[in-house]
Amino acid sequence: MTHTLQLKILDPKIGDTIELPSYGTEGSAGMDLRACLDEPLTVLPGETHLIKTGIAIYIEDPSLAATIIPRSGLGHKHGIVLGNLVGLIDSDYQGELMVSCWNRGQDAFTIEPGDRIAQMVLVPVIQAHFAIVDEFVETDRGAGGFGSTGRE
Ligand SMILES: O=c1ccn([C@H]2C[C@H](O)[C@@H](COP(=O)(O)OP(=O)(O)OP(=O)(O)O)O2)c(=O)[nH]1
Ligand SMILES: [Mg+2]
Repeated sequence: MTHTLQLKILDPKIGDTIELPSYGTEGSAGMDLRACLDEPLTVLPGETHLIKTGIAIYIEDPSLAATIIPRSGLGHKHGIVLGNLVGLIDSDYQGELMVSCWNRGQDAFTIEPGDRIAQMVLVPVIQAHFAIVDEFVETDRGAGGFGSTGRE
């Protein structure tokens, strides 16, 4: 399914020296977000930097949200993941898209302007209302969790 998102360019580098986010392939679930930097940024082991993307999106529809998640290669090979683990973009957020980059690895990692640092996935959202009850209709599982069914 495709969807049209409102997007504001906040930094003149976007669309000039830094490409707009885009899907790498026809079947990509995530569009790669690029670091809107003026100069290379070295993230030392253990450090977290909040990196601008130079764009804002306005999702508008409350039944949608966007998630920002790590790119597998950066996360697995270089330890570059997100300081918030997963970023969640609310449908009413209109500010700049920011990526919290955490170097959980052992080596310094340098991000160049325009590097693809994370990916954004648009997802459906269901907002919950509560129905307050005294008892639930009992299930086999009941309150069992956290490994209650064993490891295998
Ligand atoms: O990786 C992220 C995570 C969030 N945001 C923006 C969009 C999101 O809608 C807003 C608020 O995020 P969230 O609700 O996760 O943070 P909070 O700490 O609860 O802030 P707030 O009190 O503003 O809701 O910040 C980003 O740009 N990047
Ligand atoms: Mg919040």
